[in-house]
Amino acid sequence: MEATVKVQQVSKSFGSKTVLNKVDLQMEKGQIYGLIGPSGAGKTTLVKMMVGMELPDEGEVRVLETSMPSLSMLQQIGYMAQSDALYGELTAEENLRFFASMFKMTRAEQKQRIAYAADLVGLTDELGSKVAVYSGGMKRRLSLAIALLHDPSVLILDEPTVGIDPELRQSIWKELVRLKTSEHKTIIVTTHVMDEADKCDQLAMVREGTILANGTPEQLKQQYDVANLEEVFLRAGGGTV
Ligand SMILES: Nc1ncnc2c1ncn2[C@@H]1O[C@H](COP(=O)(O)OP(=O)(O)OP(=O)(O)O)[C@@H](O)[C@H]1O
Repeated sequence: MEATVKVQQVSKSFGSKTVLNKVDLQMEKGQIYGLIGPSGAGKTTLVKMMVGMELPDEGEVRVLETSMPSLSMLQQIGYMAQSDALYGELTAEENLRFFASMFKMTRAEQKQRIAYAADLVGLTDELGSKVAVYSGGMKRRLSLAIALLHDPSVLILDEPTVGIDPELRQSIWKELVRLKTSEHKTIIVTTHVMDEADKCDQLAMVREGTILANGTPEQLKQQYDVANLEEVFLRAGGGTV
């Protein structure tokens, strides 16, 4: 069987700037993949292609054996973008209901999934407030809840824990680990937080549109002969290797 996500020889330019250059990646079911690398490396462009929001100039991205973009895949993919796409004039619950209505779910499932997602991100008590008065961190949490609503088999999270306090961050990571272990989800996260990168099963280090290295966190540390991922990041990002 094919990998859950397969990126094959993908290249992309914006104007004269090459943002991705012949990228190959494979992601399997039941694992958490981290994309790490300096700002502007091409991580967001890459995950947007997995969601079908950006098109490669060359190469192909396949999700669950389907070439992207594909409308039919939207039910299978949960995407949390870097900037929140929320309706400020609606309450958090209304936002959740609105997004839930775009997916195939019964009323009862909707209710149950909204309760689950709100609880996971610690927003149960604030569901009745308008999103316009939410803090930045609360908006991130609501965006994560929306990504999880339809119980997707592939979760793509672009810097999911920015602006989220350490306690909640820990409980979100605990849930991500449970989702991959018990429910065999494929989870892809971009992150600048190295202790989160350490929790991933596989990492790809992206720089200037290419994959410099990939493997388990341990393999990357060995490859760069350093004690921690912070140093892997600095050495690879700093161009000293
Ligand atoms: N729609 C666009 N038009 C023009 N340039 C773009 C567009 N989207 C991205 N870029 C450029 O592509 C490069 C890669 O951006 P991308 O957002 O993929 O990087 P990133 O690794 O996710 O960075 P960060 O860690 O800061 O989120 C950047 O130079 C960015 O300015």
